[in-house]
Amino acid sequence: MTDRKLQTAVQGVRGRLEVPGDKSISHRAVMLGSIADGDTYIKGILDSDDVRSTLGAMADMGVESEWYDQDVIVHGRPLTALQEPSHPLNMGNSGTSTRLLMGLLANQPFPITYSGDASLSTRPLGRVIDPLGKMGARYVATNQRLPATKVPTQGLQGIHYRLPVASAQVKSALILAGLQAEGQTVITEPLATRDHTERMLQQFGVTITRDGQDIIVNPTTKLHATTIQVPGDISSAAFWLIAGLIVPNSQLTLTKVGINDTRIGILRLLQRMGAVITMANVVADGGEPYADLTVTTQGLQGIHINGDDVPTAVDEIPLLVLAATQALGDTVITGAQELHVKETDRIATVTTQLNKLGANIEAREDGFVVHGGTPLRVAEPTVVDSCGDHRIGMMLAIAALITDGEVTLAKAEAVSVSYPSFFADLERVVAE
Ligand SMILES: O=C(O)C1=C[C@@H](OP(=O)(O)O)[C@@H](O)[C@H](O)C1
Ligand SMILES: C=C(OP(=O)(O)O)C(=O)O
Repeated sequence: MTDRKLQTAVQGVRGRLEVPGDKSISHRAVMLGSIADGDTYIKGILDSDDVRSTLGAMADMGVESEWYDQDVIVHGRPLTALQEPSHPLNMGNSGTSTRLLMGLLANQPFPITYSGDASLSTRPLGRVIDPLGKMGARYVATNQRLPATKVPTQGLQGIHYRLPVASAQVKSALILAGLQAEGQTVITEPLATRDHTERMLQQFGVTITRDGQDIIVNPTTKLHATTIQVPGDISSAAFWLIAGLIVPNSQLTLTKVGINDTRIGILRLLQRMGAVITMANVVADGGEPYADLTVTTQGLQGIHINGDDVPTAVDEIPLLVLAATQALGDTVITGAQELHVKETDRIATVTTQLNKLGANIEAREDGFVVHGGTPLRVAEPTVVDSCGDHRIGMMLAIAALITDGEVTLAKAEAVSVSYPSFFADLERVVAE
């Protein structure tokens, strides 16, 4: 467990950063490359604990891959040629690895056990176990939590399923199982969630169609190996966007950041708060679109955020709460109950940890009331805690930049789940 003294009351954040590759896209590239008919080149893959969990699980089933600097080559093999793992697949801290693999591997003829760390072992799996069960897959899991074991069954059948929660992980698990099922699978999303699985399947030669809120999957397991260019992770860029907005005298450019419409809710919400973030050098050439984003210090105003706004900004809500502490007026966030079941209960951890720095946030069952215009300061040296949640740790490090006083972050190592070079990048942009 690493305690880290945070930089506080800094004079500005300035410069250019190329944030690491997108975590969601990196997981999917490893999974789809693993079952494609040749070598898949994953350029700019995120090298982090979570992506290593996915790579490790595929290696445990016989898929070989090699690192070349920031790229990985995955030597694909047919789904039918995966080997029975000799031990439980270790999912570490990664919800995405767990839920997507439970769909991808739902039709394997051997048992597979999944395990994870203490945080992941509290997160709900019923959302994938139930619909996969309707397709004919059987998972044994006490209380629908890890550890979970897939028991071999006789094939999968397509289903029509309406997602009870807007979740890209559940949608993706069902798409990946649907590819191996008999008959069509139709998944209805209550609200659009990130569509990286659908887009990437297209790059591997498989077409998934969308009709309104329905996603239609026709069975095929023929994936053609390809090259995937992973853009920068907007969820990582978001830390710098918020820093650039709230730290006085700042100007930051984040290069080659993914701007998929289903991920840029943070940009739309910041715009509603009055921020102007400029976009340049847009590339949209068939894969995932990306662009350079520039931000400068700006005044913000409080807004109302409701459930419709949440899915495309779900991992950025902790940062929006921080931004809202500095806005004019109150910000009310509703419909964000999914935050209870992330790496921590993020409604609780955001509220307790930011309030230690002088924020005035009320936790609500499905969100927050954030009272704006609250200068952050501590009267005595204060320890804030990531609680083992990477996004909470990084958000607190950004909050410290505008805090008067001495602040230490407990369990700072959590950042390596999605952004191992976060503190190195922080040092690069803090003005001397
Ligand atoms: O599909 C994905 O890659 C993800 C989906 C989201 O989770 P849910 O599907 O649980 O909303 C998000 O919070 C997570 O960080 C990554
Ligand atoms: C919720 C997250 O990831 P996962 O669900 O993959 O653990 C996240 O990265 O914020």
